[in-house]
Amino acid sequence: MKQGSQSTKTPCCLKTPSMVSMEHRLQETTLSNLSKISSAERVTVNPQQPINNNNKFHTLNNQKIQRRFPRKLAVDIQFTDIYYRTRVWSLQQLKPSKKEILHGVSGEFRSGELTAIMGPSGAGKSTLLNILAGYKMRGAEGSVKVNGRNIIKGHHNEFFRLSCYIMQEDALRPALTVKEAMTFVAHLRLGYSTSHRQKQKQIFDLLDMLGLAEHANTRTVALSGGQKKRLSIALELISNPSVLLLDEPTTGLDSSSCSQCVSLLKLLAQQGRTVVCTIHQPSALLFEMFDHLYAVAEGYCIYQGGVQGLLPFLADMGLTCPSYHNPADYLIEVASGEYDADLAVLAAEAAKSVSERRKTPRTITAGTEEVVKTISGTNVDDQKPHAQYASLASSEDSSIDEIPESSPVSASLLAQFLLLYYRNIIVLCRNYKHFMIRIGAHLGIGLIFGFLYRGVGSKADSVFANYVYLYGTILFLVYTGKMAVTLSFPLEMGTLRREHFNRWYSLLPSFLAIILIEIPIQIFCSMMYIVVSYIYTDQPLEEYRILLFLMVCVTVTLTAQAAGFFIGVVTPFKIAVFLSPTIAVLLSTFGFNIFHHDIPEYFLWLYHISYFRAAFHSLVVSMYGHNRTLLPCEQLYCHFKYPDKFLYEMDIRDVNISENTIFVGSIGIFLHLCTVTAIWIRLNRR
Ligand SMILES: Nc1ncnc2c1ncn2[C@@H]1O[C@H](COP(=O)(O)OP(=O)(O)OP(=O)(O)O)[C@@H](O)[C@H]1O
Repeated sequence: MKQGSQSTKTPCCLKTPSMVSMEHRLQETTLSNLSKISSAERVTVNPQQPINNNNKFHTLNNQKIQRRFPRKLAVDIQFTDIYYRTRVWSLQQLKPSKKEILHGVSGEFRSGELTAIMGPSGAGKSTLLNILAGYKMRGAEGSVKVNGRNIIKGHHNEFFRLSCYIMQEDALRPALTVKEAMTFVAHLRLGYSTSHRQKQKQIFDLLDMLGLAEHANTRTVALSGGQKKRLSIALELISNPSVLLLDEPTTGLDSSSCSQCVSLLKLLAQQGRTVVCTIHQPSALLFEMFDHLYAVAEGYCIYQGGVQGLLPFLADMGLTCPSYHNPADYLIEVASGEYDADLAVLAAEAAKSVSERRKTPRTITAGTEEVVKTISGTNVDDQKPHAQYASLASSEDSSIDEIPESSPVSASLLAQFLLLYYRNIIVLCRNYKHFMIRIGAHLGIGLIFGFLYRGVGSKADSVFANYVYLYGTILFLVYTGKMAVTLSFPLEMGTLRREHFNRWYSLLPSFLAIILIEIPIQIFCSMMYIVVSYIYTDQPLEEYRILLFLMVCVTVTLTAQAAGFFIGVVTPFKIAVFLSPTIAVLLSTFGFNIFHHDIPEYFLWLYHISYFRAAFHSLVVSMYGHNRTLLPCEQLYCHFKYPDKFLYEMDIRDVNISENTIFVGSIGIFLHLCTVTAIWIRLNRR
């Protein structure tokens, strides 16, 4: 859904008297003089009335931000001849054809500037941002240099340390409160090199600065769209990145939230960060807040430069903006092919401005030297272009030292696991209804099965009924193990992708933190079913058999769970929910109602890989094998008075429970390894 247009009809020509007045208003309402609004509000707001915290956000002032954020290391991004081609399948030709989405765009985004990438829908804005962020690499060509070093050629990790990418969807954890979400990220990103007090202070400062302090204890699911967006930004600001890349941060926000969001980005840029965002059609007021504009149309750059320079540039091309027209709207109209604009000519002219911009020296903020060293691995003194930068840095901001400027050391793998595990426990406790339903379902089915098959486990004349109960037990445990988690990773993937991409944690700890929550839950639920139905059906109360029964049931349900995770990861959402039970039914066929010698040779492999079969046979043997004594017979004749006879006729007398259980467990471990590999591939397929 693409929204976010806040078109304000405003005189098009910049610097007309009305525009000057608009600038004046802009200054008044946004950056340095926001405190004026605050004082006005203080006069009118009744202290007894609940205060809309969104308004408080406007009370930000630059000084406050300066104090709370250390001056940032400067990072410039230069990109040259970026092409992006993708393969599309043609149903007519029945072969893939190449589609070029970006046609060799170049440009430069500088630190200290707020850059807007604008263009009509489908122009290639997100594609360009994805490539610059390193989120999309396959099919991309060209050079992306960060402070002179080409990151497309394998230096992404260094860039990732300094940057964050805030995607369009707010992939937040709905069950956590704002403060909890921030605290977890602080522990993950800042590790234990930063003291707890410092982290708390940083969290408080960030929330205060972003107008979220009053919502610290609100769950993220209850936040408004604008607050969610600000929280997404706050979560990334914990590690104080030099580069912020945002894909449509204002989409879905009302005009007030949009202006808050862009004001915040502007302030972050003023701190020396490189802030680049894609945006649809901002209002004239918002448009004016951007320092640099990069306009894209049909995969070409048609303008790059200052916002103020846009209309003169278009006017030079014979495209004069009508009076009382928002320049941002006009740009989109031109880019969409209205006014008979020749996009090829615009693109050619815009290309010239790249080299001009690169020749223009820019100012450098404190710490640049350090980052230049970090990124380029060279001594900054040898870097001629940087030598000429006038340093704006000064030591007047004495509280800069409050937060260390050096890159924080992230939490260790063990600490990551413990933090993520703890986080998942909190989420589980808050979503306790799901847990209770799972327990209730196991208990309920245990009671129903127990009632239907009551007493069948101990009698000679009900061996077949018990056989069906044992089959039903395995089927039930396979289904519940599988289906409870099939959607776990598909639902988690968006959040996992965002958090993993922004280097919050590694995959292994997060994977373990998810499965090690699910495993005990599944064991607990299975036990509920087993205890009730085992007793009700009057199975033998011999320790040895009870342990075998538990071992087989728990192993098969955990293996089925592993299969559920795997299917969820490797197949699309809708297919996963269909495929998972289908496979369970297929595998369950082998071993229950067909003998090994009746299976056609070409299907024997299914018999052998069926962990369902292995578990089911083991369960039957655990009940009737191992020298079980004669079964009591209440009829004149009971065919299966001798339990061994039953095993013989079912062709499972030679089944080895240990071997089968190891086989079933190994499949589970193998599937977990496949799952983690598949997730890794999905997260790293760029
Ligand atoms: N993997 C892909 N396969 C086929 N086409 C693609 C692929 N990725 C992007 N495109 C196409 O490339 C074009 C640019 O997409 P992109 O998402 O960058 O547009 P955009 O300018 O961000 O649009 P919007 O503002 O609507 O998000 C679109 O026409 C889109 O359909």
